[in-house]
Amino acid sequence: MEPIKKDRFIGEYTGEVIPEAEADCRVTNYDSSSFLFEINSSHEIDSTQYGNKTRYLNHSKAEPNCVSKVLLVNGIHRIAFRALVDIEPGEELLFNYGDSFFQFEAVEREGAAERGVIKNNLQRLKETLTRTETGPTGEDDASSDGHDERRPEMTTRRLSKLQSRRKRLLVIPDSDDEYSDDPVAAQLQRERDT
Ligand SMILES: C[S@@+](CC[C@H](N)C(=O)[O-])C[C@H]1O[C@@H](n2cnc3c(N)ncnc32)[C@H](O)[C@@H]1O
Repeated sequence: MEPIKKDRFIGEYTGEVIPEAEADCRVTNYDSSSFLFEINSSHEIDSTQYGNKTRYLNHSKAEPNCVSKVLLVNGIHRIAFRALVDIEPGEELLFNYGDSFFQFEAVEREGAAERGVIKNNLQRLKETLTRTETGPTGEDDASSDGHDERRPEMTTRRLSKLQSRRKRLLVIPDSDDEYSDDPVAAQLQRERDT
């Protein structure tokens, strides 16, 4: 084991790249753990059967030490993890799944509050779901959360869809952005070329 320096590339989230409809179908058969990671509005990466160690990265909102980033590399969306801080050998790698991930889990499971989900967040989510049930869902309103990391966020459109679905890892990148000059994208490209 070796330390990881801040900003260093950690790895790529790999797995089966499947269309959203297939993900919708699979997710109903999966148990509580979700290894689906949305890469754009039409496809997801499923690392349930095929993947690498990045599938074991757990969630932390308060103290993530790495971050996921959806990169457009030569026209293909790929997910890279990068260190947010210096990481010592033996430290658990944690990234922020996004608020919606565990909120949806909470909606599905009784007793979610006991697992640490804040009750008023749950209430807000339920209200949002009720609104999307009764009204038009509108267009995808994905936007940057103001952070440079461009951590994808749940969209209104996804909320309505997720009423019949289980949780996913982060969703909807800013798909028009090209990151080919990003050092992490360059690293991914080098890995693909070798
Ligand atoms: C991508 S998997 C992460 C690896 C998983 N913990 C495992 O051992 O296979 C995502 C699942 O891990 C669990 N998980 C991740 N972070 C968690 C956390 N902070 N608290 C509780 N469960 C968590 C949830 O069950 C979630 O669906």
